[in-house]
Parts: sequence; structure tokens; C-alpha cells
Amino acid sequence: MTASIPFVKMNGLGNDILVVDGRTVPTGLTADAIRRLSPRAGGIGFDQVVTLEPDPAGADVFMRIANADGGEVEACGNAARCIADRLFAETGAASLSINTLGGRLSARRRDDGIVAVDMGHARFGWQDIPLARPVDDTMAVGGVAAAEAAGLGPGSVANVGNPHIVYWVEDPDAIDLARLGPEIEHDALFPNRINATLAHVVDRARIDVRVWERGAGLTRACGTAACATAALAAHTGRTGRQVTIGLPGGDLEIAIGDDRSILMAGPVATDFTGALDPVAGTFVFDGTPEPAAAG
Ligand SMILES: N[C@@H](CCC[C@H](N)C(=O)O)C(=O)O
Repeated sequence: MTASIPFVKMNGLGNDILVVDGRTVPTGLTADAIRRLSPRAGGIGFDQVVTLEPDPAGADVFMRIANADGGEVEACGNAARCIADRLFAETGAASLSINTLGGRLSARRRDDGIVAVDMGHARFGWQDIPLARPVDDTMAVGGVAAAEAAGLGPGSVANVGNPHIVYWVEDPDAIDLARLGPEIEHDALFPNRINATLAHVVDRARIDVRVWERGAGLTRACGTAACATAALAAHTGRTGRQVTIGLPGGDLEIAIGDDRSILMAGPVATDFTGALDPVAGTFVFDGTPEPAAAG
């Protein structure tokens, strides 16, 4: 029996994030335990778990990220806002740096209370994503069998710390992303798998999206997908550089710089707290309200 560790369950626009603190003592959270804890039925219910750690490179904190399937990944936009919000409350600071496997981010609380995160730069090279083979134009990538069979046009790819493909469609709700998502995620073109977005450009300042997340499935919001979509839309001239990305869970504001830098802003919330066994994957809630039903 391992010692239990406290957790805080948060969300960014309904993207469910579990936060554990390994800054003083390593949490020992295993991938098996994450898989047991992540389901909404019978578990805590989250899309990603983030572990706060000291950063050897000197940022205020290192954010280690794992998907619901237990796999470690490089970036999570909603988690970045969640932990910034938490650390601002803890320290009273109004800005901080966050290191991740996908690069160093910086966060600040705006005057209106919203957390804004500088998410780094979008990269569009086929090796950056990475793709399994060179393509002439990463803004129009074909050859993904499931997407082609479903009648989607070519997708645009970007790495914003993690890999994304965006398909430009008229009506994201008319496409069965629950069925297509896993097939796109696991297509041989994507050696590290991929996050897949269906994006409808409403006008030059708004895009509505639905996202299938690598390692987590359909989510109510994905911050990095919003960043990738905005960067790709600006790069291909579909929109301007300042856009609102509409997700099932709500809106994110994204601003793209001339150098492809990405600034993301949006709300976060704290849901409940508890304690978990980092090896057995068992847990107890110690706060109210109880977790919400699956959304
Ligand atoms: N929900 C996240 C993205 C989490 C990681 C992603 N599923 C991946 O595997 O790259 C976000 O808000 O960005």
C-alpha cells in the first residue's frame, strides 16, 4: 500500500485536468494508475493529468503531462492555464514561466482575471510534426485513408509543442469524429500519432471546431488544437491573426504573431479535491461538489 497524495481536479472549458504536486516529493504516479483513474465512470474523470515538478532549467515549474491513456505528451494548453491559475493563487504572482517537454511557456493573469499563455511558436515542416514521409505542402496533406474515405479534403498540419492535423469542413457536427478520430490518430503517416480537428471557418475572426485528442478521445476543449487551428488559418489566409476558436466547451481567444508566436487566453475552473494512491489507482474525494457526470 503506497501513501496517498492529494489531487485537485480542474477544467479548462470542460477539458478535464487532474493536477498533482511533485515539487517537493515525487508523486510516483504510474501509467497504470492513470488509466484506472481517468474514466468518468468509476474513476475521477479526466482527459489529462499534470504533475508539477521542479524545473532543472530554471522555469518556475515543470509541467509533466499525461493523457488519459497513460501516455506522456509534450503540451496541453488548457492544463497550462489551469496550473498558472493555481500557482498565481498560491504565490500571489501575476506572471510565471512553465517548462514542458514541448518547450517553455509563459503565463500571466490579465486585468480581467483571465489567464493568458504564450504558447511558443507554430512549426509547419513535415519533419516538425513529424510525418512519416516528406510532403510537398503541409497545408494540404492527403493520403490519410480514413479522412479520404469520409470525403474530407486534405488537412493542414502543425506542431505547437504537440502534433495536430486540421481538416477544413463546412459542418464539424455532421462528421462522425468519434469513429474517424481513432483512425486518423493512428494512421501510419503519423509516427507519433496525432490530434485531429474538424474546423469550420465562420468568418475572418471566428472558427468553430471539434477535436479528437490523441490518447484522450473526444474532448470538450483542446487548447493546443485551438492554437494550431488559429496558426494554420492565419498562415493559409483563411482568417486574420486574432481569432476566437469556438469549442464544444466554450471560446478561446488566440492571437498569432508575425513570427508564428501564439498567445492563448481563456477561462479555467476548479471542480473538487481528493487524494489518490499513485500506484493502485484508487482515490477518495474530500471536497464538494462531487464530480460531474460525463459531458
Ligand atoms: N487537452 C490538451 C492537449 C493534451 C495533449 C494531447 N491530447 C496530445 O496527445 O498531444 C490541450 O488543451 O491542449
